Amino acid sequence: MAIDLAKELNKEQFIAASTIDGPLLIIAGAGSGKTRMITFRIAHMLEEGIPQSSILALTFTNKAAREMSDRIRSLTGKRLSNLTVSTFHAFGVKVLRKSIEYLDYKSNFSIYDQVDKTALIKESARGIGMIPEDLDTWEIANLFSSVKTGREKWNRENKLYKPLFEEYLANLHAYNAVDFDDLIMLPIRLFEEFPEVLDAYRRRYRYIMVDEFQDTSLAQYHLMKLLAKKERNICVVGDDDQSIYSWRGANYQNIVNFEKDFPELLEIKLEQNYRSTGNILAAANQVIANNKNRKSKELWTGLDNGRSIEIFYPDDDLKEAEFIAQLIATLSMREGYKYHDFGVLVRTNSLAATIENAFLAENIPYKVSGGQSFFQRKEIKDIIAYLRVLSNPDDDVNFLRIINTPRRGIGRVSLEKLRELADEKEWSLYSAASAIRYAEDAPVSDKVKAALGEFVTFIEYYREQILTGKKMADTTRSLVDKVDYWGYLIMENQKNERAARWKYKNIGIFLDLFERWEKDPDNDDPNIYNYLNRITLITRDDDQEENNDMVNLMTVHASKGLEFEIVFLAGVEDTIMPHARSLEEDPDNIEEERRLFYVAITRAKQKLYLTSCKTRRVSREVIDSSPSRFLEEIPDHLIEYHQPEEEVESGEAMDYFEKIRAKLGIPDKV
Ligand SMILES: Nc1ncnc2c1ncn2[C@@H]1O[C@H](COP(=O)(O)OP(=O)(O)OP(=O)(O)O)[C@@H](O)[C@H]1O
Ligand SMILES: [Mg+2]
Repeated sequence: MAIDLAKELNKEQFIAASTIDGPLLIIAGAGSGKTRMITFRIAHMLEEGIPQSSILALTFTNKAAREMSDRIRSLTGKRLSNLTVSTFHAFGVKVLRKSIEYLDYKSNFSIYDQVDKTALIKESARGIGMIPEDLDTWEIANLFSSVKTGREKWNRENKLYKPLFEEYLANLHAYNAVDFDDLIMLPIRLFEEFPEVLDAYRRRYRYIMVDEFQDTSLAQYHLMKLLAKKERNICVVGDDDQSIYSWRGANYQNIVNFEKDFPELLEIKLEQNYRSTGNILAAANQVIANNKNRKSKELWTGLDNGRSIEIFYPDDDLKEAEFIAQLIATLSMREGYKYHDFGVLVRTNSLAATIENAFLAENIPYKVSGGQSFFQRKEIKDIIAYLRVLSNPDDDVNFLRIINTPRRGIGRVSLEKLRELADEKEWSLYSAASAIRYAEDAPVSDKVKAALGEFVTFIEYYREQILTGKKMADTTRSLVDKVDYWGYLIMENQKNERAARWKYKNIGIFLDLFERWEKDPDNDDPNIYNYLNRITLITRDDDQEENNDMVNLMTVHASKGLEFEIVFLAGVEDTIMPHARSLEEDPDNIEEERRLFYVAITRAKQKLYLTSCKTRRVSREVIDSSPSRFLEEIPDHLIEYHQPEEEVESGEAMDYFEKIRAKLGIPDKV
């Protein structure tokens, strides 16, 4: 069925979606249909006969990428086996899987996440005689990332870590592993050093689109530009007012760069907001106008003014959480809202716990984005580490993770001996273990030698099984059994069987997911490498069940691009939002905090509730809290206040908060 672009889109959106050649820049405010326009644009291109394989669409999260593909699939009714809609990182993996051999890696490379990375930093520190326990490896991991992506240079303060960095790089390469930064930086290197490779990719991806362009890092921009420079069919969409990742190198400077690099571009403005009612939009417009550093733009909406924005001042964070939970319960009962119509947003993860508690107390189903990912749990990472070693035995970090998990009686000293042998011969630990098996003069005791031998035989056996790509989940199930992971869990949890059972159940869930992926008819190439890539890039937002009727509790950062009928923003207090950090440092930071506030309020379609506590517990202490300065930037006439003064004026003993509850018809808690 043909898509009627002119009917589905407004005039500006239509121009943007139907102009498929040449560079296009669309900087437009929240809810103006940028993401929707891109999906229509791609569907339209496919209808015009452009092959799927020529299109590359890059977005910010896996979730957004998935939603976009689903949308295009339903618009076109086509199976999308050759269309690339992904995050920058997933795209990097795709390129590297195919072409990393040019850069002297093997194509079965491992991808290290932050946890693996810190483990490798420790390992590298040991290697050059630094004491790992003295290092803040998390901090150092961030420094390495900044250096790698060119955000930071070696200077007098940080150069202390330069030898460690070099050791880290050497190890990473020796283990045939890459870190997240490499997923962007190595494709750049590949393209710059091998023009013929770049040429091939340019011929393939002739049409490129980038959503959330304002949060593209300098390195990502560079990669994108390399690909687009020749054909120049590149469409970027974003909103400078929603740039909220400058701390990790995202830089809306890129908008300026884009204008410089593609001077012939067509710029299109989208000014109609389809998401929010008039009052919410007016508040958003007013607030963001206080930022100096921005392209000026004003959104309008065809929708009614809608209801006022309500601000509440609960006594403390417990009351705040209780209030949110009870109001959600009431609204869903009386006004027919579904749980998934509610978005509850917080500035930092630490604020979510109290609210979760209140949801539990009220029996409100909810899901949290921004917590620990299922795939980051220790028990899951252990099993993944086995899969990684099976697919890439040179991966020393994962070798070390599993060599004694479960216990095999191979101690620190034996591992050091193994390390020495490996270093001397320039082998991986696994190769060293494998050689020791038959060695006459093994540097370890006979007992350890036997244990290592058994381990290597075990890995060899399962490696063969898993590489066939048949029944991989079954193979993994048998592996879990064989190493007696259950026995290990019981031991590790000090005979707390409940905890052990819970973890074991997680592994069951993991295996079921694996099997489902393996058997998915849409899955063209179910092999272990593809599986590992996929789960390494999964972030906490992706592994939750979709389409369930649950309240969405998340950080403002995680809410980017989403929308909800009703939004609660909790903790709208100075030192939380704006964050304390931003109040001291560079004045630009307050603008970033304001953008964050803008992102939060523009998620709301019909109704916005803001809460600001009078006191708040911060690590067991109760501190006074004051309302966020941003609240004053919302014009009074848009707001219905539930002022703390009310209780004083009325002269009644009843807490103002109780009155609000009475007014809303929320029953007292028994
Ligand atoms: N022309 C249109 N007709 C009807 N609805 C539209 C139109 N354009 C956008 N919408 C609706 O407006 C809402 C916002 O659209 P979308 O999420 O694409 O905006 P956005 O600009 O990407 O927002 P954000 O900046 O928050 O990412 C969606 O519910 C979308 O379906
Ligand atoms: Mg969007």
